[in-house]
Amino acid sequence: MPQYRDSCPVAVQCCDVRKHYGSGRSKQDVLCGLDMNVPYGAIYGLLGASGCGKTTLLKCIVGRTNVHGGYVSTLGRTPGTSGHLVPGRMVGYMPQETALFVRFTIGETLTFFGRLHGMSSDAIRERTDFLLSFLTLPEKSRLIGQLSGGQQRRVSLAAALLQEPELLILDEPTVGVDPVLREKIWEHLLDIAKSSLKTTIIITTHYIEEAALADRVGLMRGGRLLAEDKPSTLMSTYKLQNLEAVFLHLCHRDRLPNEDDEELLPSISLPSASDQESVKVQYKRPDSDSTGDSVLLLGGNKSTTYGSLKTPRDLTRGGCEGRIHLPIKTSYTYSGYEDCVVPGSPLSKSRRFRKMAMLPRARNLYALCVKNLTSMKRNIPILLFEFMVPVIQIVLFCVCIGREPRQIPVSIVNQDVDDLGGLFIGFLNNETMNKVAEPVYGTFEPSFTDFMASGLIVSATFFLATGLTTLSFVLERKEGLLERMYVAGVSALEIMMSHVLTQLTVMLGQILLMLGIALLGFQVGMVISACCRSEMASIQGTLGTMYPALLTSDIVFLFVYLISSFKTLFFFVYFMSSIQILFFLSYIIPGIIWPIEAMPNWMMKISYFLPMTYPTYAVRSIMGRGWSIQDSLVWMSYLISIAWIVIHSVVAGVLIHFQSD
Ligand SMILES: Nc1ncnc2c1ncn2[C@@H]1O[C@H](COP(=O)(O)OP(=O)(O)OP(=O)(O)O)[C@@H](O)[C@H]1O
Repeated sequence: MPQYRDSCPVAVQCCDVRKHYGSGRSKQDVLCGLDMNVPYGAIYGLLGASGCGKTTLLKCIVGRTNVHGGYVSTLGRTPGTSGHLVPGRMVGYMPQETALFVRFTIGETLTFFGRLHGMSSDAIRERTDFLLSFLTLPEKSRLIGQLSGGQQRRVSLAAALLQEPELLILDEPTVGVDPVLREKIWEHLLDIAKSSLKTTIIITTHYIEEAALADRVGLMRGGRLLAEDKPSTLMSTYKLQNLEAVFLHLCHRDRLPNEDDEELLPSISLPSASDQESVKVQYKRPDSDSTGDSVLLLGGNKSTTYGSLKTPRDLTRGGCEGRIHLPIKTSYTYSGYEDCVVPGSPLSKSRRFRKMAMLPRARNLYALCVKNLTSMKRNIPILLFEFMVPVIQIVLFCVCIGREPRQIPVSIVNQDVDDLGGLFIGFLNNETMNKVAEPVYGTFEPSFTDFMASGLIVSATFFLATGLTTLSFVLERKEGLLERMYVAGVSALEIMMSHVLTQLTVMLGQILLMLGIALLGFQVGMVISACCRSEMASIQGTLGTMYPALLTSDIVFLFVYLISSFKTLFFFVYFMSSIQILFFLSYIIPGIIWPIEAMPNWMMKISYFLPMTYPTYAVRSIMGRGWSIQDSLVWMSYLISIAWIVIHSVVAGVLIHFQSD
C-alpha cells in the first residue's frame, strides 16, 4: 500500500490555489484561492459553469501547468516533481477533446499508450480486449477516423482506463454519449472506485444530476469552490431537492470579490508582519450575528490558518502589511481532514529544472518512433510527396544548370572605318560556321553542376522535413494529442528526438534517391568520381559526411517547437511564407549557389557558423576530392552540426517549458 494512504486520506488536495493566464493588463485570474479535497477511492464530481476554471484546475492536478500560489498535492506529492509518476502512469487522463490519432486503428492507439506506460504486450492485449467488450467498441482493426463521435469518445475513455491508474481524471467524458452508455460508464466508474483497486476519480460534467452519483461534489464558480461535500449533505444542508437547485442557490448567494462587499467584509489593519508572525483576528459572519476569533500565521508568500477561518484571500497579494479583507463568503466551507499532513509544496524552481533536464527514456522513444512511422505509413500521399519533391528538384537542377550551351545568338561589334569587317560578317551564315575543336572539359574542378549538386542535396531534404514535421506538430497540438502524451509522462525532449530519428530515416532514403538520379540519370561528375573511388576511406567519408548533412535538419525542431506552441494553422502558413528569408540563409550565405570566398570577410565568418555551410563543403570535398573523416573540414562539419543540435535542443526545451502554460 502506498505510503500516502497512511499519512493522508486525501488523494488530491489543493490549498489556496491561484493561477492566472497572461500578465499585465491582459492578466486573467482563473483560480482564485481554491481549496479542494478529494478523498482516496472517491468519485469526485466537479461542477461549474463553462469557463469557471475546471480544466485549468485539472491541469494543475496532473502537473501540466504550474500554480502561481498555494499548493497542489496529487497522490501524496507535488505533481511534476522528479520521480513522481504524475504526470505518468499513475494518472489516466481523458481530455475534453477526443485527442486521438484519426489514422490509427483502435488497437494501435491503445498499444501506443500502453507502451508509454511500460505495459507488456500481453497486458496491453488483455486490457484492450476487456475495454473493447466493456465499452462496446467495434473490432480493434477499425480506424479511429471511421468511428462515430460517440465511439471515438469511448476509445478516448479506454485510453485513459488502459493502465488501471490510481487516479482517473475525466474532463466531460459523457458529452455526446447516449443515456444508456452514460449509465454504463457511471456503473464502471463506481465499480473501479469501490473495487480493490480503489481508483480515485475526478470527473467534470455539465450534467449536474449525473454528479449526484458521485461520493463528493465540488461546486465551482469564478475560480473557487463555493461548496464541497456529499451530494446528500449539500441537499439537506440547503433543504433543496436536487443538486442543480443547490448550485443555483449558492451562485445567487455568492458574489465575486470586489463587487459591493465593503460593509460585509470586515477589514483589519495589521502592523508590519514578518515571516511566521502570528496575528489574532476577530471576525463576524455576514449572514448571522455569530462572532469568533482565529489566529493566522503569516508568512512572506504563504499563510496558514488555525481555527475555522481560512486564509485571507488578499494576504499574498498585498503582502503582510496593511488592510486585509477576510474572505467571509468562503470562510465556512469546512475542508475537513484537519489532521492530514500533506507532503506537498509549491513547485520550486529547482524542481522545475530537474523535470526539464530529465533524460529521454528508451521505452517512450520506441513508442513515439513507432507512432511516427505508423503515421507516415498511413499517409502515403504525404510520403510520396516527401520523396517526389527532392527528385523533382534534382531533375530540374540537372536539366537546367551546368549543361553545354546550345543555340546561342551571337553578334559582333565591329569598329573598322571601311567596314570591311561588316562586309566579311555579311557573308557569314549558319553554313559558313563550323566547329573547329571539341569543347574542353575539366579545366575547372569541380564543375558548376558539381559545385551546386552537393548543396542542393543537403538543403532539399532539410526544407521538406521542416515543413512536414511542423505541420504534424501543429495538428497534434491542436487536437489535444500533445497534451495527452505529456500527461502520459512523455517529455518534450522525447517527442523532439523521436521526430529526429524518424525523419533521419526518411532523409537517408531521399539522399540516396537524389544521388542515384544524379549518377544514373545525369552522370554528375562528382558523384561518379565518388562512386568509382575504391579506397575504403573515401566510401566511409562519403557516408559519414551525409550524417552531418542529415543532422543539420535539427534546426527544424527549433521552428517546430516555436510554431507548435501556437495553436492555429495561421502560424504554419506564416512560417511557410518566411521561407523566402530561409532561402537566403540556406542557399546563398552557406555558399551553395556561390562560393563563400567571394563574400566580404565578415559575411564569410558568419557563414561558417551556419548549420549548412560546413556539411555542404564537406560533402563537396569528399565527393570531388576524395577527402575522408581524417580531414579537418570533414570533422569540423560534425562538430558544427552537433553544436547546432545542442543549441537548438536547449533553446527549444526552454521555450516549450515556459510556454506550456
Ligand atoms: N492557455 C490559456 N491561455 C489563456 N487563457 C486561458 C487558457 N486556458 C484557459 N483560459 C481561460 O481561462 C478560463 C477558464 O478556462 P477553463 O478551460 O479552465 O474553463 P472550464 O471551466 O474548463 O470551461 P469549459 O467547461 O467550457 O471547458 C477561460 O476564461 C479561458 O478562456
